[in-house]
Amino acid sequence: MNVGIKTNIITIHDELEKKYTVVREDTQFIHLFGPVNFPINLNSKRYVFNWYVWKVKDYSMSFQELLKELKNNGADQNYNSILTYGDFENSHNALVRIHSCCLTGDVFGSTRCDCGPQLNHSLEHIVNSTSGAIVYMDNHEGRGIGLYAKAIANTLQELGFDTYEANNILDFEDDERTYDEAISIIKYFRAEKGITLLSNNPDKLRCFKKKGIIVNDVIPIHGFENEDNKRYLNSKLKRIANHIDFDEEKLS
Ligand SMILES: Nc1nc2c(ncn2[C@@H]2O[C@H](COP(=O)(O)OP(=O)(O)OP(=O)(O)O)[C@@H](O)[C@H]2O)c(=O)[nH]1
Repeated sequence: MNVGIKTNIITIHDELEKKYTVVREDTQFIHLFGPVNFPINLNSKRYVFNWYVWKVKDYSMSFQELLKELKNNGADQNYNSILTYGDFENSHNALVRIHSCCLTGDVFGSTRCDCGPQLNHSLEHIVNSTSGAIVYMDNHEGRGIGLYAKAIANTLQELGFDTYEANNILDFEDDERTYDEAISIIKYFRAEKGITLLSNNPDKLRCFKKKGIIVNDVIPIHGFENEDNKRYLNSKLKRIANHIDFDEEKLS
């Protein structure tokens, strides 16, 4: 990529580099690029978000080095995104959805899960509020088992196993996701300011609290139940009920 072209005094490279930030987090480095102006169409209305893309690495690098790395293997990597709305950095409260990548549900509209409608509802909540963000975790696909393994797990479900059993048969944990990266990015934008979490998942709430972020409220985000996702939703509810009392967690 030739980004060294001169436009008067400032080079295009300099302009791009201004949007590149490396944030140190203990022994790790968040390589963040943005904001990118990001208009979306939601229910036939146009809303403008800011899109940032980021990757956590255990080393720092210059923008020039990053460009080289992207050219060599950028397409084979996972990169997470945060879409912010309103004055996300400064608002008193902000709605936050950590959304785990689901190619099949979010993009293809699969009815085997409720991921696509959950993403949509979260966007609706955010644009109806003053500020918020979707943290889209690309490396969470299939609750962290990846797309290929998810296809195999889906096939096991056809044979009668539930989503968690299918993961276990493939030697994965019930849920392989961690939320540290997602929470670090929220912390970068909002420091210690409180948020309202859009989720039904007590693990997410627990992780926010552990990282010292005040959760002012939790709004459950539901998709819809149908013949295809009934078992998926039921096993999810059962697991949540077995692991923790969400309401108690909310109040503590
Ligand atoms: N392993 C596996 N993952 C799936 C399956 N169907 C959807 N997923 C993934 O499940 C993830 C979403 O997790 P959920 O448990 O539905 O929801 P959650 O994020 O924990 O909780 P909420 O915040 O309430 O949405 C996405 O990464 C999907 O790709 C499946 O059949 N097997």
